Amino acid sequence: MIPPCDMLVFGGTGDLALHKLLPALYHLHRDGRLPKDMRILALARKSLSRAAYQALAERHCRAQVARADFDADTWQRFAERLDYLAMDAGQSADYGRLARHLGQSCQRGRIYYMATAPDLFEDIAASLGTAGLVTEDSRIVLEKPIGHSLASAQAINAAIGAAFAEPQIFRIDHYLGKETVQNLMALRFANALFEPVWRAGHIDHVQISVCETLGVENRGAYYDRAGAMRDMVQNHLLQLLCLVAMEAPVRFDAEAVRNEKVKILEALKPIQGLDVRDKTVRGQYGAGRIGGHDVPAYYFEKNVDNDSDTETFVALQAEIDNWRWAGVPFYLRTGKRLAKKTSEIVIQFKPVPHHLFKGDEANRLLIRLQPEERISLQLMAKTPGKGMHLEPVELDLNLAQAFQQRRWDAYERLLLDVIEGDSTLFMRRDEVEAAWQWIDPILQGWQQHYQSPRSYPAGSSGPEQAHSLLELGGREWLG
Ligand SMILES: NC(=O)C1=CN([C@@H]2O[C@H](COP(=O)(O)OP(=O)(O)OC[C@H]3O[C@@H](n4cnc5c(N)ncnc54)[C@H](OP(=O)(O)O)[C@@H]3O)[C@@H](O)[C@H]2O)C=CC1
Ligand SMILES: O=C1O[C@H](COP(=O)(O)O)[C@@H](O)[C@H](O)[C@H]1O
Repeated sequence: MIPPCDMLVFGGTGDLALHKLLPALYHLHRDGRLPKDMRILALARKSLSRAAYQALAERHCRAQVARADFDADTWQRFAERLDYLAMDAGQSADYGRLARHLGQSCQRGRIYYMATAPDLFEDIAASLGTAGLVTEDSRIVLEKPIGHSLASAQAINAAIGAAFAEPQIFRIDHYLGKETVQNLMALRFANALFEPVWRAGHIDHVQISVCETLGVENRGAYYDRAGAMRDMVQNHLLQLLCLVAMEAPVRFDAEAVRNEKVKILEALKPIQGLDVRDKTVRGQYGAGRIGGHDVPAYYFEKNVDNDSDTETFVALQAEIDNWRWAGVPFYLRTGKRLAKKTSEIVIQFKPVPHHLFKGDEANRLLIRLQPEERISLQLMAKTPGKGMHLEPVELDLNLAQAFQQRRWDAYERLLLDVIEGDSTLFMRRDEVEAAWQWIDPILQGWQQHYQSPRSYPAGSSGPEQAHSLLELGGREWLG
């Protein structure tokens, strides 16, 4: 039985709240997983009545939720949970009004979801504390990226830590809520098969790619200050790298899992100074075509500076200085406006030590997160008939087919974890800071030695230099 609680969404009219959080909460409500009388209070500066907010939420949920899952009765009951209060979260004076609005529910557990820009996080936490709105039963959820550098992340973490204890803080990275990402842990730690070969002696290299066809949409103002490194690499891609590389935790609980992830982040070999020219590639999309439509160059997107040198693409070669991974390159790649949307991890094994057959290829394990959830192992097999002709075949596990039930969106899983108080799939303070510790020198190196991103046409596979990064080691991007 989950104790009663309410959720307050700072930034309740924003893109994240309307496109991700509300549809996820609707699904949880529909499945009967929300605490019975949980209220959801959206907060933003815009003046809106409760009814107007409910209508706004309905419009977005209808668009996001599959038609078969949306029905008027369920919506009506969900909408009764929704409330709205206009306030400026940066003004401490507004928190008295918030406390009065909450009234009796001040006695209940509360989840504060920070769906605003990170520069408001410190003020919000301090004002909640001063207004007496933080109790033992309170939790706070922070969206990524936390800060824009190590120093700013430390300042945010310190300010949040002054009002909330670490177990009350949930730093969300929605990639950790994706089913296949969790399946990566199941694959590694529930199957004895892989452990003996999951190391430098048997693995040639690892590739982690998150490629998007979308541009910056209506998030130009945020994105132009962040760029792909802060938006994607510092969090999602490094989290995936941690899950591939970490040692088996002693238990599947928050502390044990996060202890192992931190060790990996701390073992990342620094990339600094002129290294950035050999080990990283920054790109920015120019005009091009995606899905049969012309799309503009990044610097013509709404709210983006016309002279912007913000990167919309990053490729880099990381190395982990520890016993298991010494000498194994981890190639990371992410970008917007690329030819196709795919998120995947490829583990490329080394070739057999002695070649008996012509044309044999090394084994490869593919873990695909998007568009379909799939794990597939490429093995060599003999083609039927005379002679020993080999071809790669796939041992394929299509997770959607294997488990024929509705796939949960990452935010559903993670919001439920917050409600239930399970922080295993959330980032701890030291994890976030260790990630920035590695990212900061790259950003500084870029400022000094790599100011201008390489241009790539929208709809392509990114800048040429991203291919050269692998070709130098006799490799290529797979997929
Ligand atoms: N959008 C996405 O897909 C993702 C977003 N994130 C993160 O989530 C956070 C929110 O992003 P996103 O939804 O895209 O941003 P938006 O710009 O779309 O939304 C920002 C929200 O904050 C509100 N807001 C801004 N200033 C204040 C203020 N002073 N007081 C109260 N409310 C305020 C805005 O409403 P108003 O102007 O009316 O006050 C709006 O509701 C960011 O930290 C982002 O990095 C993370 C992953 C994905
Ligand atoms: O956090 C973010 O993630 C999305 C990509 O998420 P996905 O689940 O669709 O792969 C990205 O578009 C956005 O820029 C970033 O802030």
